[in-house]
Amino acid sequence: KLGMAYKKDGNFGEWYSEVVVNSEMIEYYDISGCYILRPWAMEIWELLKEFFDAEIKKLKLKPYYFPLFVTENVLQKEKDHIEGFAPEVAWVTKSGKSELEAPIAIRPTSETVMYPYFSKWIRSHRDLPLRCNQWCNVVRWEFSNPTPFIRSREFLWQEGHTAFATKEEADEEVLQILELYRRIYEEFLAVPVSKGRKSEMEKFAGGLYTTSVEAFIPNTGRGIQGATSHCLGQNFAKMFDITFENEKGVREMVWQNSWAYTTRSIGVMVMTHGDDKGLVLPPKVAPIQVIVIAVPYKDADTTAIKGACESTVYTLNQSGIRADQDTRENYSPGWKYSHWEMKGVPLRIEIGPKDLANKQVRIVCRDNGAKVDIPVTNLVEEVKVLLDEIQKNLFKTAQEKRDACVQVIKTWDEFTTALNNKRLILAPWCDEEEVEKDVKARTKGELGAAKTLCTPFEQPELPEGTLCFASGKPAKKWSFWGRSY
Ligand SMILES: O=C1CCCN[C@@H]1CCCn1cnc2cc(F)c(F)cc2c1=O
Ligand SMILES: [Mg+2]
Repeated sequence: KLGMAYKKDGNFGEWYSEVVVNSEMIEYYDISGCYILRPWAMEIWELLKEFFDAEIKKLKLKPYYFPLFVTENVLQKEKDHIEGFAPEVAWVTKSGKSELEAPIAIRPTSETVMYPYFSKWIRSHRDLPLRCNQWCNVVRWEFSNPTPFIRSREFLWQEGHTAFATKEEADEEVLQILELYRRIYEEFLAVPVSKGRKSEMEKFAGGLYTTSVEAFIPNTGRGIQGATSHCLGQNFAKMFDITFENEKGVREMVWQNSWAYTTRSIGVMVMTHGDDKGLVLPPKVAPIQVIVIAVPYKDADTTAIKGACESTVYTLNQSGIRADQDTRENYSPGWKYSHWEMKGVPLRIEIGPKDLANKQVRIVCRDNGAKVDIPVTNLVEEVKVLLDEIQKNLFKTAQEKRDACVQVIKTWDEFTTALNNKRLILAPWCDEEEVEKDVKARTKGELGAAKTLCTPFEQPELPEGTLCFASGKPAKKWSFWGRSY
């Protein structure tokens, strides 16, 4: 089947589901909330992993792999850490026909799996910093509407877990990792994000503070957490007795961080750039950046055209560009154009008899449909320029769209109006948790309540006497508010 049944500005949920399936990223699975990730998705995941792994290696992270399973008593080590999450934990209760003595949980995150061993491995300040990263899957049996990449019961992520002798070192690393997450979104996925700090209510309860990169989906008017980097303080050190003997021989608790990004990042990219012809891939993460398609003519020299396609692909691949060709005889050029547009390939190169005669190729850009004829002699240079332009244009367009959704408000009425207009709200807030809870209560409803998304590090001027939009008390900061995923 060719073409899309749904429009992005129509039924967004149906449009999104159609895009991820028709672009061959996702296959639906017969367990709700679980999805098959096909090569078109996994190759993007692997390109992001390649960048992130290289960067954290520079920060001296070491690769680990911890078990998928965690015992009940270890998982429940600290009540307040996971009590709120208990309904999401998946348990193994039997093997074959026999019941297990005690149920075993499937990891929803790995703090409780790892930290008993951090306690064993860390004795002296010489054992610090400990820097552990693992790439794995986690399971959280969520019940709210499952969405491929965005909210699934199993997802892939990397989770970093580090331990330092001082708070200063931990604080510094939290922000170094957050910057890598910003780069993943802005430089690779071409998705604009805001760096900020979560409120006390929204932060990771087990930690000291949480920072995040927040994205926004204009079509639904919802914010979405892109990635998160927590400073855990010494809370887990206390829980798991992770201490070290410092230079003076005094025993101290370590300072820890934990941070993650997940396959959700792919879904955010799809939602941001996709259009009514399907997926639109930023070149930096496109598994195929250029697809070459022969345009044979009835009496034309098809052998020469095929040869030209071969050499075009070869030349591009030799210069580090991910190029391929669609040589399937049983499909027309027109069918192939639609197919590779659906898959979001940034550039299409058409080669027909005329192009051959003129020693040129016809290049079509996926993002804006522009067509250019390029002499074969400077093909590589032109393709590189076009790919770079597409990457920049996708980010610029997404940033302008996101910025157009931001609404600065000062009163409750303005807040509710902006919320109903699917805006990303920037509001002066007294920073009181009671008020945050009150806003949630007052905005409860079909579409979900409004919440704080983050307090952006970049704070606009807060004039003396500015009042909180919800409580009327003196405002202390500007925060992003909105409905979210
Ligand atoms: O967000 C991160 C970064 C990577 C390591 N973990 C932290 C905090 C995860 C917070 N969280 C999030 N979700 C959870 C779901 C559960 F079922 C559960 F038992 C525990 C949790 C849970 O601790
Ligand atoms: Mg959750």
